[in-house]
Formats: sequence, structure tokens, C-alpha cells
Amino acid sequence: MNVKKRNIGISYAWNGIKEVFRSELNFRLHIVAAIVVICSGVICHLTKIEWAFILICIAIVLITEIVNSAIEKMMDFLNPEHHPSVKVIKDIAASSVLIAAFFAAIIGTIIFAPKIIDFIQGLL
Ligand SMILES: Nc1ncnc2c1ncn2[C@@H]1O[C@H](COP(=O)(O)OP(=O)(O)OP(=O)(O)O)[C@@H](O)[C@H]1O
Repeated sequence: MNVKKRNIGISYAWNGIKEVFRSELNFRLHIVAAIVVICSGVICHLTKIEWAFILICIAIVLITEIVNSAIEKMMDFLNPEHHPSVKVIKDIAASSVLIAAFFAAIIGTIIFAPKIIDFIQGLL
């Protein structure tokens, strides 16, 4: 692939990210949560392995939200009418975000809870 073609691909991908950011409140909320978690990680001096888990969790949540948004938009385009099959497809797509966010919350708790407890004990 030549450089020009690759740059065009990156620009299309960046357009996709901007579109999801503009149209999806949940994606913006996930970005805010990711920024809060990254700042907390810097403050808590996470280890390399902890950073790896946190960054993988953030990436999986954002990717599932983007894929969910793409499926929602595709279904709205293919069938703008209310339809039980569209509901099933959209609900299944949304469930991927829920699963990703649920396990990200558990991993975040495993990593941050001991540090927060240590910090509180240090204050007492
Ligand atoms: N055309 C449709 N036919 C049947 N049910 C639908 C249809 N469109 C949406 N729904 C139902 O409404 C839910 C929300 O769909 P919508 O496309 O509005 O996504 P959203 O409000 O952006 O939600 P999300 O929080 O997942 O981004 C779907 O999961 C589905 O249960």
C-alpha cells in the first residue's frame, strides 16, 4: 500500500471517530471516563502491567461502542421503520458494550481499590 492510500485510509477512520463522537452521547461519556481513569492512573503510579490492562479495557469499551453505533446506523439506514428483528439486532449490539463496560469496571476496581484503600489508611 502506498503512503497516499494509507493516509486516505487513516483520514476516513478519523472521520468515523469524529462522527461517532459528534452523534453518540455514550461514546463521549466513555471518552470522559477514559480520561478520568488515565489521570487516576498517573496519580496512582500504575505499574506497566496495570497500564496494559487499563488501556486494553479502554480500547475494548471504545471499540464496542463504535461497532454498536455502526450497527445502529446501518439498521436505521436499512430499515428506518420499527421492526422486532431490528430491535433484536440493536439489543445484541448494545449488549457487547455492556459486557465490555462490566468487565472494565471489575478490572478497574481490582487495580484501583487497593490503592484507594492504602491512600485512605495512610490518612488515618
Ligand atoms: N427500528 C427499530 N425497531 C425496533 N426497535 C428499535 C428500533 N430502533 C431502536 N429500537 C430499540 O431502541 C433501542 C435503542 O436504539 P437506538 O438506535 O435509539 O440507540 P441509542 O438510543 O443510540 O442507544 P445506545 O445507548 O445503544 O447507543 C434498541 O436497542 C432497540 O431495543
